[in-house]
Amino acid sequence: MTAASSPIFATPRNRNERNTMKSLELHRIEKSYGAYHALRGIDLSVEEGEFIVMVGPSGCGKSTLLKTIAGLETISSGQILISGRNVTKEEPGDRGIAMVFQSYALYPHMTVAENMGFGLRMAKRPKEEIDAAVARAAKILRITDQLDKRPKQLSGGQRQRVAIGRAITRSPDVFLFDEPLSNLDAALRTQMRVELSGLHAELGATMIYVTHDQVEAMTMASRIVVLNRGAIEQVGSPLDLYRNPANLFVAGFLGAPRMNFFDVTVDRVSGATAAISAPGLAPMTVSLADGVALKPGDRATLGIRPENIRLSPDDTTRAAISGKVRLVEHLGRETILYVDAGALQCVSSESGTGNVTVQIGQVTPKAADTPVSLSFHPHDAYLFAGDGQRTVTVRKAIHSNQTKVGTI
Ligand SMILES: Nc1ncnc2c1ncn2[C@@H]1O[C@H](COP(=O)(O)OP(=O)(O)OP(=O)(O)O)[C@@H](O)[C@H]1O
Repeated sequence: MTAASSPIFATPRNRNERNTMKSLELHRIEKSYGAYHALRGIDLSVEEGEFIVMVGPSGCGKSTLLKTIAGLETISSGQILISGRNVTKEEPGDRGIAMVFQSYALYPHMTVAENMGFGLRMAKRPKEEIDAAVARAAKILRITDQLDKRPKQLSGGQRQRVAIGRAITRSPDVFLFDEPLSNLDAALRTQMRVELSGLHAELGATMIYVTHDQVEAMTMASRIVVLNRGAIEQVGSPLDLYRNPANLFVAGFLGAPRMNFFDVTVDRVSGATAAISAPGLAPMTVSLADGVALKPGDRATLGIRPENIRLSPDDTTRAAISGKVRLVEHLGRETILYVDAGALQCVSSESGTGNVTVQIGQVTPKAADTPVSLSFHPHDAYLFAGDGQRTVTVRKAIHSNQTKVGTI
């Protein structure tokens, strides 16, 4: 069954029959493919009008979750409520959702107008209603002059607009988007991203959006859902997740270039502070959040984002370690440096070499092989207790003396 022929577009319900509350609730969703456990106890409550973006590494279950909401996949257990109605066992076309696919999934033999009105035609809605819905959607998406064309006569961006238009005409309770912009070039992606945000604001609709693109997630989402191995790691507003990642996974997943991580040892714990150190890292004292149970000798992970590390002036005495620039990437507005910090190896580093990634908002004359000194404020650092793999506890490390600069 092709996406276009899926029942998702077949039988939209009369909007007057619907409950006016538009929201989505997922209760303990489990999905197994044979022995493979693809979704593990997903709980999520989406308010009316929210723009939820689901992100996670390849294979984490994003598309599977979207398809279970759409009804294109059955679930092994759990409940799906749309607008307060239990739709777990309902056919896709009865759920009050519309899905937009990466592949557009348009009917090639139909005109743009026919594609956009397809769902309403299948529901045997009156012609005037269909024409009005198509005209309205075309106006919103600025494709009124394309209505008589066939999909093959359109650019990728225009085709995706038609696919979105087809969803709009159905006035669904919930829009589902499965990486809708992935086939577009970078410039068009940016344009469509802005347009989709505008569309969301204009329609005030509930939207669930799957993407690999961090910029899309950070810019479009009311809330981001970070998935990993079929389970939710954290849910929150983009900036909240960025500033307060709940664990090592989220900290490493959100942010490009990604956060630098260093293995550190807890040397001393005194009340709510701990002294930590690592080969090549000047000893630091961090304030611990309530309830952190660290003890001397524990291993932990220190995280610091590339934009929070700065190149110290050469004449400063603050930096304890001199690294050596290995690679410089001039991106115009900013510069990325990969710095070999000797004994201080970055675990899971951006470059995969153990180098420290530094992001500075200016052009630097530093070239490869130039010695550099790096520094950061301890209050910009994060301390993750545990062994570094799916660590359960994150603590924002706060230096007892906020004016002092941490050095590496
Ligand atoms: N029909 C299927 N039968 C067996 N396993 C499946 C099936 N569909 C998906 N899976 C498995 O479930 C896991 C989740 O797949 P899913 O497509 O949801 O991942 P994803 O997060 O969307 O990945 P990507 O970002 O690469 O699209 C994967 O390991 C995948 O191999």
